[in-house]
Amino acid sequence: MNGSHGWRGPPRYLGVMDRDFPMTRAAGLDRLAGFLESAGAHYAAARNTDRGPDRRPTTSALSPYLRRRLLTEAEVVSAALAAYGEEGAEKFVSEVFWRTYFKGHLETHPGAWTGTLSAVEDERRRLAGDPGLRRVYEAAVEGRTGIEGFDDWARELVATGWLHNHARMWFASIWIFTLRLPWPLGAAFFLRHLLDGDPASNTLSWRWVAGLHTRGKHYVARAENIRRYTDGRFDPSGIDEEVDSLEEPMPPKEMRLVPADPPLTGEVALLLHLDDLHPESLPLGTTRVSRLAGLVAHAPDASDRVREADEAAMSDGLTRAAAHFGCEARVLGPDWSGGLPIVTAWAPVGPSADALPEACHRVRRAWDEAAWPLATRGFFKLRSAIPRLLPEGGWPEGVAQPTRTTARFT
Ligand SMILES: Cc1cc2nc3c(=O)[nH]c(=O)nc-3n(C[C@H](O)[C@H](O)[C@H](O)COP(=O)(O)OP(=O)(O)OC[C@H]3O[C@@H](n4cnc5c(N)ncnc54)[C@H](O)[C@@H]3O)c2cc1C
Repeated sequence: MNGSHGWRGPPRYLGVMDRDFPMTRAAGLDRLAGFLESAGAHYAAARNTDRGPDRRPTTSALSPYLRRRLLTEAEVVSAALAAYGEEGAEKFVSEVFWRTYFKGHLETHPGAWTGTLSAVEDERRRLAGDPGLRRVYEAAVEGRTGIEGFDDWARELVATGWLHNHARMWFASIWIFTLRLPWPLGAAFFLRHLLDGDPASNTLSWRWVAGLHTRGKHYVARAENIRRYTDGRFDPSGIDEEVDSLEEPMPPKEMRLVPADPPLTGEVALLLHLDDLHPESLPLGTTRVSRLAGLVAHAPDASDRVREADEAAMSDGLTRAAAHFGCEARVLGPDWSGGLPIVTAWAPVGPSADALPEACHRVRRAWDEAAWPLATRGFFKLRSAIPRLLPEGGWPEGVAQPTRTTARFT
């Protein structure tokens, strides 16, 4: 138990390798291989436990790589299936599909993102004029509320850029229901610091905790649950456990899923962005890529660590693309495409989609094309379709097997 919750010395976890996320595909493949060799076998039983930042996570910690598609969902799922079979990999696979679900859901409910962005602006104005609220907010983001666990997660997030899923749930719940802070400000705090910060998973998870995603079903953090699933590291008191869901007058409207563009042929210019950095497996049909550039659009108010991660990931994507397509990466300027048609991976709702030039030809991966139409309502519809969506007989078309792990996964 932490008595006073004052500053308790320098964080122990800085420099721990498991919270280092070099933003290259090779580093992602190493992490995938390491996970499947160790924690993967115990994933279903251990995944709810957050052992803290100075021990190996019980989960894969692949999210910064999946977020930018340095690794694709298809290959991560295929690797887990090859290592553990359908039954053994079932829990992990369904978690990866939560990501796909949230992406697809936001595509058809873009107002959940734009509404949150404007709510953040409104709430920041309110903070400026309300010293009481501002005091609680500042204590929360600086980790000095006096609530055990919560304060540690706030500091852990800022110091490492990553939090275990259960810690994210507890943190969001305490933020909303105990501290009574506006949830959009909590979502913005996460998006600023998370190395996997994602418009869909982050916004919709905060909405889910608040009881706005599945209306009336909210997530309540309980002291007993925190004690149990932190291996007794935290024993918080003062958490409000008798709370009702939030409500909103106008839930985000469902929109039609915008279709991808039909395949092109001939010579094209390929524009990479931060939502898809595995150009080697993009469905480019019979096109020939002869020009290449990258568009970096960070999350709103992203921290320096997140910006550096974005730049490093883009640099890795462009280096691989240049080698794969046999053309140099150019600086994104007015003439970079040389008048060729510009092709890009589909950018889901978020900063990349907003920043892409109008005239882009946007191609969508088979994974998203199959899954997103099933993501318009709750997760169940997509979850029940997983067996027929899984790649049959091994690696999906166009996805390279991880070289470091080939022997194990084939
Ligand atoms: C309030 C809140 C905010 C969140 N914000 C983000 C975010 O900005 N970006 C993000 O990628 N995830 C977010 N998540 C989901 C989840 O916490 C992380 O994806 C997960 O903790 C990443 O750790 P991992 O890679 O070890 O996951 P694993 O358990 O190893 O799962 C493998 C992959 O599946 C996906 N995944 C797993 N759980 C979830 C989930 N509940 N929702 C969506 N995808 C999931 C991730 O891509 C993850 O890398 C949030 C959850 C909550 C409760």
